[in-house]
Amino acid sequence: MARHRPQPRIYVALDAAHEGRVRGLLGALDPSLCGIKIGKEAFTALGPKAIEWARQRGFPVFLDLKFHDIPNTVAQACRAAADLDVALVNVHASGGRRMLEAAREAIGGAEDAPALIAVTVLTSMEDADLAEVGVSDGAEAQVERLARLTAAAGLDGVVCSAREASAMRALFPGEGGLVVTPGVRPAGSARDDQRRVVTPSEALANGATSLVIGRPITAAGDPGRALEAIVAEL
Ligand SMILES: O=c1ccn([C@@H]2O[C@H](COP(=O)(O)O)[C@@H](O)[C@H]2O)c(=O)[nH]1
Repeated sequence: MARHRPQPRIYVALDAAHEGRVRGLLGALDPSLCGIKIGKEAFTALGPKAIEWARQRGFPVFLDLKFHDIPNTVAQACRAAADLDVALVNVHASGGRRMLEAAREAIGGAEDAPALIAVTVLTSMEDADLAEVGVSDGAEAQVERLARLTAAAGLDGVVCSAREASAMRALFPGEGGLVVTPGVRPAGSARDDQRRVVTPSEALANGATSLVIGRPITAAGDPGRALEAIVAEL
């Protein structure tokens, strides 16, 4: 683990490809309640401008590009991401130890450096999906295996389902340790393509340090209200 920027309790996943939609959502959300996650859809369509718009409104930004490539390529991508002045960057733990170490070295450990975390098993995957790609002992075991590798490489934490969060907090303890959990669904909301889902309050109770929530907020008639309702539940 290294020194890094503080993290918000909620990152809203701003998955959109059009400037008007992105700016509209940014305007509807309260920066005192959340950070913004810019992922593949918004970044591919709009580039670093999307990060800049969020930062101008006062949101900490999680650049969720899940780098997964040879060590040199991932290190250079991490350097470029750090230059965008974001709070959080991620890679895929399945890229292996040397790739994780290269990412760690590239990001460094300055106080204003982004935190660096690794995706273990996507929250859209359940045990049957993992079996199809050759992982026969289930999500929990695979998350644990990849998280240990991530910790050994000195990263600040992991992305996983909040179902696995308490075991992850033991590997990434204290203020600096990060357990970032997508697949969060308020009771009664649609699961969509997610599989290992948990409610917001259960996620925090299990030890998640930041929740990633997209469609339950962004697809609501009033995204600002939907965010406030989730915060009130916590
Ligand atoms: O394991 C993972 C890693 C990343 N994500 C991302 O989080 C959001 C979730 O959006 P919802 O609309 O709340 O489902 C999305 O941007 C994913 O790319 C994830 O879901 N699971």
